[in-house]
Amino acid sequence: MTARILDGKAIAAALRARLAERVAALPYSPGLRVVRVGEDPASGVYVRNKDKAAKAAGYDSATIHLPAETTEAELLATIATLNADPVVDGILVQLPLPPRIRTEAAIAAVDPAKDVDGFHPLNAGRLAAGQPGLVPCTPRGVMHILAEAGVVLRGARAVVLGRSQIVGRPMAQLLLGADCTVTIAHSRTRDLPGECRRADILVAAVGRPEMVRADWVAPGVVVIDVGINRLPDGRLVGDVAFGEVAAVAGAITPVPGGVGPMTIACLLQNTLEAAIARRGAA
Ligand SMILES: Nc1nc2c(c(=O)[nH]1)N[C@@H](CN(C=O)c1ccc(C(=O)N[C@@H](CCC(=O)O)C(=O)O)cc1)CN2
Repeated sequence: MTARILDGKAIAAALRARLAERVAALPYSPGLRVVRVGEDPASGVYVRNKDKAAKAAGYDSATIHLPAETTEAELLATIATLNADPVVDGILVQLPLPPRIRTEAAIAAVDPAKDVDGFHPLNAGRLAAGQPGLVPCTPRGVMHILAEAGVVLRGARAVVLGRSQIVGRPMAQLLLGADCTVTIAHSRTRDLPGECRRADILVAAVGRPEMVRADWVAPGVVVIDVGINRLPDGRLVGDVAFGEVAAVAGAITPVPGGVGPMTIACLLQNTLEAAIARRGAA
């Protein structure tokens, strides 16, 4: 068997085009502000790509780039200014932050109504309680790929590999909300390959290059690879050994070109929804 390739890049482009049409119909441009602290090079790429995608879709987008020496108090003051700015609908603090700054303090400082990352405890709690709120972009993007691919979720056995606040936990909540039977597997799980083999849908989000091998998956499984790992030779690989797993799976997302582009498209979707909730659509 050779798996169907789920083209996240194309799905993201189609979503961005639909969002651009909705933005064009608004009497204002949804405002997005991305805060970057320090010089992490990968963050530089992601922040530039977000700004470019947002501007191309008609958003009022800007990046606030703070020096690496910025203190936590200075970052929180910047966030407070953005919280109070009426033209700002969405605020995103790019991660990782320099170690001196507590990530949870920065996340908690964002107004939950402008929290387009969906990381604020209020939005995380809403998701866990099955209530509407802003949902983290990467898991939202995964759900969009699954929907576009026509994957039946009701009753499916979903295994989420990884338990991070950003991806693993919200991913599990979304799959549960779509009536999957969900297992969260992680570094302390006794038999990781065995748990993964039980999956109809496997979402890998562990940050370990090519950890999921062909003998970890059942024939026909839908594999979603959230990992983005840069190897010493410069190659970008996911958490899944793509070639060998694609020979067994029914469908699989590639890296690059799978979940990554959906993260940015869903950021635009969250920003539009946050803007409409604050300012209305007419
Ligand atoms: N505040 C946040 N910080 C981070 C998030 C997040 O959702 N919110 N996620 C990641 C980084 N990220 C967005 O911020 C991101 C990562 C990768 C991609 C992407 O499109 N990747 C491409 C490959 C790009 C490359 O060549 O490096 C792909 O997979 O095709 C988009 C967004 C951590 N921080």
